[in-house]
Amino acid sequence: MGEAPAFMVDDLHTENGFTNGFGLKSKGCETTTTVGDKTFLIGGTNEALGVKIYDKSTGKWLIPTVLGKEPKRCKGHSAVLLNEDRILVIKKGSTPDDCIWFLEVDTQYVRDHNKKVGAEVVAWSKGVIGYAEKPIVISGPSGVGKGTLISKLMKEFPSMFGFSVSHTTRAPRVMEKDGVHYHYTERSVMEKDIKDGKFLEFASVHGNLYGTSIEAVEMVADAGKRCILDIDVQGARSVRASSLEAIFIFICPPSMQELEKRLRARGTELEEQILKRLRNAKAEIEQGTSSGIFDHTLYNDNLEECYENLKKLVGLDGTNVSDQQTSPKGIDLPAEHSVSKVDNKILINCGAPEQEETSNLIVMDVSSLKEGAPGRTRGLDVYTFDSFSNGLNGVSKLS
Ligand SMILES: Nc1nc2c(ncn2[C@@H]2O[C@H](COP(=O)(O)OP(=O)(O)O)[C@@H](O)[C@H]2O)c(=O)[nH]1
Ligand SMILES: Nc1ncnc2c1ncn2[C@@H]1O[C@H](COP(=O)(O)OP(=O)(O)O)[C@@H](O)[C@H]1O
Repeated sequence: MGEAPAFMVDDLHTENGFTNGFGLKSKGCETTTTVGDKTFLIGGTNEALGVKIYDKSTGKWLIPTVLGKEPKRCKGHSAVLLNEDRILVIKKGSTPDDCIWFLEVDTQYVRDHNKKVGAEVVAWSKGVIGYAEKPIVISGPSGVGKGTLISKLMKEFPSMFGFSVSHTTRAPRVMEKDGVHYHYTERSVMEKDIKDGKFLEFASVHGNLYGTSIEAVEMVADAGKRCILDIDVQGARSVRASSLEAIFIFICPPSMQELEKRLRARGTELEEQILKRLRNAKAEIEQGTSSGIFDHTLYNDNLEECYENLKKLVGLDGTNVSDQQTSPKGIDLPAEHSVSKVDNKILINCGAPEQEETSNLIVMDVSSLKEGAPGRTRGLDVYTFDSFSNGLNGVSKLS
């Protein structure tokens, strides 16, 4: 993009004389952003920010299918179009971890869902400063030791790792707790949530439905922890195809006999289920070791050795490794601020309107955005101006 002049994006009014479509007069809490033939109206009076689209080619309003968790309504917001495919929404009067959102209007994710749904689709994604450590996807046949290895890692590094608690339609085992090992759910409820776009991936495994909700992964990242997913090969393939960048590790048993021994010794399944899991194990191992989905394969023969190798793969090779949590950063914005854009920088002026423009300025660099819907949009870089005289080079990082 060239040297576009800074322009104010606040106080945009609905264009072409059309009503705001939300059935109420605009109270300055709504913005319009035009992308090609379409104008996106963001605002409304519901609990969450609403979206309506005016299509100039047909002269009609339409209500899109909205994917992702919507931002809560706020005192007002600014909207800035980025890359012609998403609208940056900066909320006024909200908490530091809740003020930056993106409404995706023409990203790959939205285009894919447009095709699937056969209707206009938009998707919300919350903005996050910096990058999260890559999640770790662990797959392998039932009984190979995935749970055992993950428990060891979480026990040794409780502040560093968090487990993505999946949803499943299978019944809980004796020692399993709802919300800890799985969210145990009805098939009809889970199917509806899948339809509503709440799942990053899902699969039918050993006759039950299993799935990773977007919320499950983001809750771990929001707590400043690295997410671990224990999912089957089909799920790993879906995550590979998603916008989530992860490390994929496949765990192999030393032999089928040993796998059977472990499954039987665990004593959590009836004979019929054990046989089903052993039958499925062959196909899983074949796919896991030949499909190109996985970055690494670990053989879980000796547990301690396998655990040490796992630690190496995730960057914990024994020296100077401490159990640290990275606290997620937010932006503390005053309720009143104005927003403008210069190239890939969003300038948020937090001073009173009569103050010098750069006296209290937050600069948000949006040139390195990553991921996005259905999860968070990462890679925001945020700086403050210390003083007017500092100029753009005199910025200091917000942290
Ligand atoms: N695709 C997918 N697979 C999952 C998910 N959660 C668990 N699984 C897989 O489902 C399979 C069965 O899990 P489970 O019933 O707990 O049995 P276990 O593997 O024998 O402990 C395993 O391969 C898990 O990795 C999920 O959210 N998505
Ligand atoms: N390397 C190993 N050697 C022997 N037994 C193991 C090993 N790893 C795990 N186990 C045991 O095998 C059983 C299955 O392990 P588990 O972690 O539940 O597997 P998964 O989660 O892959 O289904 C458990 O009883 C566990 O204690």
